[in-house]
Amino acid sequence: MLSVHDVAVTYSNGVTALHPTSLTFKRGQFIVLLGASGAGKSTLLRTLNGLVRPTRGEVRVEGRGSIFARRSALRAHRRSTGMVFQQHHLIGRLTALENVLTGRLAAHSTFRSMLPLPRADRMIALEALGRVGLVDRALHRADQLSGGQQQRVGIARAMAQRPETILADEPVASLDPATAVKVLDDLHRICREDGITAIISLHQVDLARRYADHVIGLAQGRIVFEGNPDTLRPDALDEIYHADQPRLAEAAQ
Ligand SMILES: Nc1ncnc2c1ncn2[C@@H]1O[C@H](COP(=O)(O)OP(=O)(O)OP(=O)(O)O)[C@@H](O)[C@H]1O
Repeated sequence: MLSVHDVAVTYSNGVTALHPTSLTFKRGQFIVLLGASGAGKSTLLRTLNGLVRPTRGEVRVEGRGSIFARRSALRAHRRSTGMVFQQHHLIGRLTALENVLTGRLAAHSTFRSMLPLPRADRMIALEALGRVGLVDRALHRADQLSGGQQQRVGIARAMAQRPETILADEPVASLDPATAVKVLDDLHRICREDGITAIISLHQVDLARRYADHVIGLAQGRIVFEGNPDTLRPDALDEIYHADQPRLAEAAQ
C-alpha cells in the first residue's frame, strides 16, 4: 500500500504545487485524480514515483518504509511502479515489441541490460502486447501505429515491468473519446486482473465516474474531494473546478 504523509511540494521558482497532504492509496484500487489545469495532479504523481522530491513529508510503501530513505529504496520503488504518459514516450524507430521490452530493463543490472535480453523477457513482453490486443503489431515500428495503439504499447511496456502500482498522467488526453474508452478499458481490466493499484489523472469527469473505485479532487494544490465516484455531485465538482473563481474575481477588481 502506497501512502503520502504530510507531503508538500514547493518548486524552486517558489510555486507551491502541493500543500501538506496525507493520502493512502488502497491496494488494487483504480484511483482517479481530478482537477483543473495546474491543480497539482502531475506533481502528486511525480512525487509518488520519486521524480519530484517533496519539500516536506514522506512517501511510504507498506513494509518498505520511505521511498527516499536510501537510493536502493527509491530504485526498488521505481522497479515496482509502472508509468504511463500522455505522449506515451515511445521510441518511434523501434518496434512495438522493442519498446515493450524496455519495460524489462529495470529487472536487470545495468551491465546485463546492455546485452540482448533473455528469451523469458521477450515472452513477458509479447504476453503484455497480447493483453492489449497488439500481438499482430509486435514487429511494426511504433511511429507507424495509431495514437490509441501507441498508448496501448505504453500500457504494455508498463505491464511488462510486472508492477505493483501504475501511475498514469492523463493517459487519454490526446485521444478521441471512443479510443480513450478502449484504452481505459484495457488499462482498467489488466489492473483488475493483476491486482495492480492504479493512480491516474484524467480531465474527463464521465470517465472518472465510469472507471474509478475512488476519486481524489485537487484544486490549487489541495485535496478538496475524496470519495466514491457516486458522491461526485455538482457541489463537489464546483469545489474541484471552480475553487479558483473567487481569486479570479478578486484579481479582476
Ligand atoms: N517543474 C516545475 N517547476 C516549477 N513549477 C512547476 C513545475 N511543474 C509544475 N509547476 C507548477 O506547479 C503547479 C501545479 O502543476 P501540475 O503540473 O502539478 O498541475 P496539473 O494539475 O498536473 O496540471 P495539468 O492538468 O495542466 O497538467 C502549476 O502552477 C505549475 O505551473
